[in-house]
Amino acid sequence: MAVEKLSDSERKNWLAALDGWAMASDRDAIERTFKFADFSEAWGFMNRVALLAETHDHHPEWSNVYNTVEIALTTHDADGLSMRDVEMAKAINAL
Ligand SMILES: C[C@H](O)[C@H](O)[C@H]1CNC2=NC(N)=NC(=O)C2=N1
Repeated sequence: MAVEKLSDSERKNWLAALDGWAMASDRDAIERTFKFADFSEAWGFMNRVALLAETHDHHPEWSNVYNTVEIALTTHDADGLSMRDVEMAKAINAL
């Protein structure tokens, strides 16, 4: 379903309020890296994010190496950053 991309001022304001998230250097997405004590904790976090993604119907692009989880949020239906990414980033931060 089509959804609006965030305007320049919207993304600037929202990003300032999203602890730890930054614009990707190479595309219209926000990124954050999460570090955990070990793989088990990283995987536990990924499980919780996966459940969030399903309830939000908004899915991360991510990678995991041992205790590190890198997440990129962008809206495929908007071909860029939308409010859905902001809501998802807020929900992830609240875990
Ligand atoms: C049909 C389904 O609702 C859509 O494909 C949803 C699923 N998850 C999604 N996730 C992300 N990141 N962007 C989308 O546009 C998107 N669209």
